[in-house]
Amino acid sequence: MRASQKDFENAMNQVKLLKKDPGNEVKLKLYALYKQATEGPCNMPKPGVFDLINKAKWDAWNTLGSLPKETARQNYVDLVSSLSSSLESSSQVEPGTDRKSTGYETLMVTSEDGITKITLNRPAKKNAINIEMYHEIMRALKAASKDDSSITVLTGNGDYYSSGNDLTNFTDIPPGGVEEKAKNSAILLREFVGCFIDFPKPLIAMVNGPAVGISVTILGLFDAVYASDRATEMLVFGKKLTAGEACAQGLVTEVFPDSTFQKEVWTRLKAFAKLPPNAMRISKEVIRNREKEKLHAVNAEECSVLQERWLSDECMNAVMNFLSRKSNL
Ligand SMILES: CCCC/C=C/CC(=O)SCCNC(=O)CCNC(=O)[C@H](O)C(C)(C)COP(=O)(O)OP(=O)(O)OC[C@H]1O[C@@H](n2cnc3c(N)ncnc32)[C@H](O)[C@@H]1OP(=O)(O)O
Repeated sequence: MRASQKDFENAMNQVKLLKKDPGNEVKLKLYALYKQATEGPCNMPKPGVFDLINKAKWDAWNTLGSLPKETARQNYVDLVSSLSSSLESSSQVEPGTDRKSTGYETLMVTSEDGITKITLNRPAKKNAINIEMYHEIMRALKAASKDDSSITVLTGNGDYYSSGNDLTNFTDIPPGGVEEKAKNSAILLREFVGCFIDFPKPLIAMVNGPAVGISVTILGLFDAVYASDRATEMLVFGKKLTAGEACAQGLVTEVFPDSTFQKEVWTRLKAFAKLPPNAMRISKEVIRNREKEKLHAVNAEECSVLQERWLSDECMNAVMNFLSRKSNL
């Protein structure tokens, strides 16, 4: 969902309430996004070289080129949201305690010690990904790509990492019927996977429990995948794979006993977050750029195949079986 004018105004007010100075670099970004969102592309004459402050502001605004006003508004709101989570309550939070961002219904997003943590937060539904969660994950990833954290972590709240696509997504049929539903789902999935392909910073999955479907298939797009030995993963043929087996297949980087999983992984993450952020980002760019085009092409092809498969009897029966299983008991 795009940020509304009201969201934008709220974000402007939030900036005034920040308790800690976010630093010049971030202030310039905010200034530039504000100007772009309200006035459009920079067409002011460039200030002279000795007018340092105005030149820095002009440069920041001018760098945004022809970025549409709506996108600038959204980026401004996302940036303020990430700042609020990392700075707003710094005086009230005990050291070591996560600072939580607001504005998400299905996620918890925190930012601390150079690490943005995105937690899937529908534990009663085993963190099944409903339509709102797809959109919120994309929004959180976009915000994380621009915030001042060095690395981003995705994990799940509760006993599951994620049970994959929320199967009730398939029951909300639009006026255009199941064909339109399948088409919209393919567009959403393509955009969703695209966000993982394009994510510019080191992205780490903390697979805290079982993972199913889409939550497994995107693991290959992470830079590291740490799994608790409680994590079983269902792949093709409905076969369950243990975290150890997934590690042997190269899908998981390292497996930890569940009893020490959090402690051991966070020790590693904190060490990663101290590495030079620009070097990490550039390394990822160099590695990923060579395969990005191919990944997007494969993503497009898979989504088009899925669009057809979702209309098959096999798929519809599987969804109906799951949704009606309680009444079968
Ligand atoms: C739009 C883009 C589409 C992209 C497509 C992606 C492909 C996929 O991801 S396919 C994978 C879909 N996922 C599944 O098939 C898993 C379905 N769930 C299960 O098999 C089981 O729930 C479980 C093995 C994950 C857990 O079983 P358990 O007995 O321990 O718990 P439950 O009582 O079944 O679950 C608790 C609660 O959560 C609801 N729930 C769990 N998973 C889903 C889900 N994927 N979709 C919707 N709802 C889910 C379950 O119905 C229960 O809810 P209630 O307590 O309200 O009954």
